Amino acid sequence: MFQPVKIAPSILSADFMNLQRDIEAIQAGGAGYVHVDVMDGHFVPNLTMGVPVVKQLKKITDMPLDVHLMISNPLEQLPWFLEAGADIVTVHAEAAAGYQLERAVEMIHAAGAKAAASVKPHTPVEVLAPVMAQLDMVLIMSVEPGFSGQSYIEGSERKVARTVELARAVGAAPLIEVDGGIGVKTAPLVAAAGADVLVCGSAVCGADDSAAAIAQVTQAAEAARAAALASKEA
Ligand SMILES: O=C(CO)[C@@H](O)[C@H](O)COP(=O)(O)O
Ligand SMILES: [Fe+2]
Repeated sequence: MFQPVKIAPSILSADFMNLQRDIEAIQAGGAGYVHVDVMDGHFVPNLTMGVPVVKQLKKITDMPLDVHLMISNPLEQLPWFLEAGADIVTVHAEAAAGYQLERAVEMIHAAGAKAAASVKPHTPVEVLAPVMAQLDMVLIMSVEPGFSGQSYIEGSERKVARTVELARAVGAAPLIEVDGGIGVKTAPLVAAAGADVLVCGSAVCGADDSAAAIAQVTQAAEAARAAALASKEA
């Protein structure tokens, strides 16, 4: 359950005119992944980036690309993102119902990438039960997907804890990623509940010094995680 917490800065909050500079800064600051928010203007109201950006990112960084697909009909576009070099691909349960989610996981694994599934704040994590044992990562949304800079939805940490239980019940231990409104104040809540990967948009890529922000969030998360572990052992 408790592995070292990693930060996945979301480039949605980066300076797109200086993307390479911003990516070098987060890499130097110790980021674990580059979080790429793909939005299609249909599954979510916002329209962001797609396959060409993933292809270019692959050329400028060796950090794993954590591609968060907020798109309708993900099965159609999955092969393109995999071909472009996505290392971890997250598909939303709300966009890939039933067998489609299983198929997505198979396609991602067949391409040699890591498979993740996500649920929006109002979707119970239990919908992921049929694929839980196959998942490399579960992404818990702590805001409604669509925009960076929103406030963390209170109580999302309970869903993180529930995900840990659900995974354990089937003998699985996927990484648990949390996305939305994560910064120094909220990172401790989700880290104590079992989160392994924290997506930070405005708190890191939107900060003047992204490396310092990564260090602060990591420190806050690790301290909370250590305290949670100690209280369990006591
Ligand atoms: O997927 C999303 C939003 O839909 C996120 O990855 C945000 O882009 C994170 O931004 P902050 O909430 O951390 O500012
Ligand atoms: Fe995201």
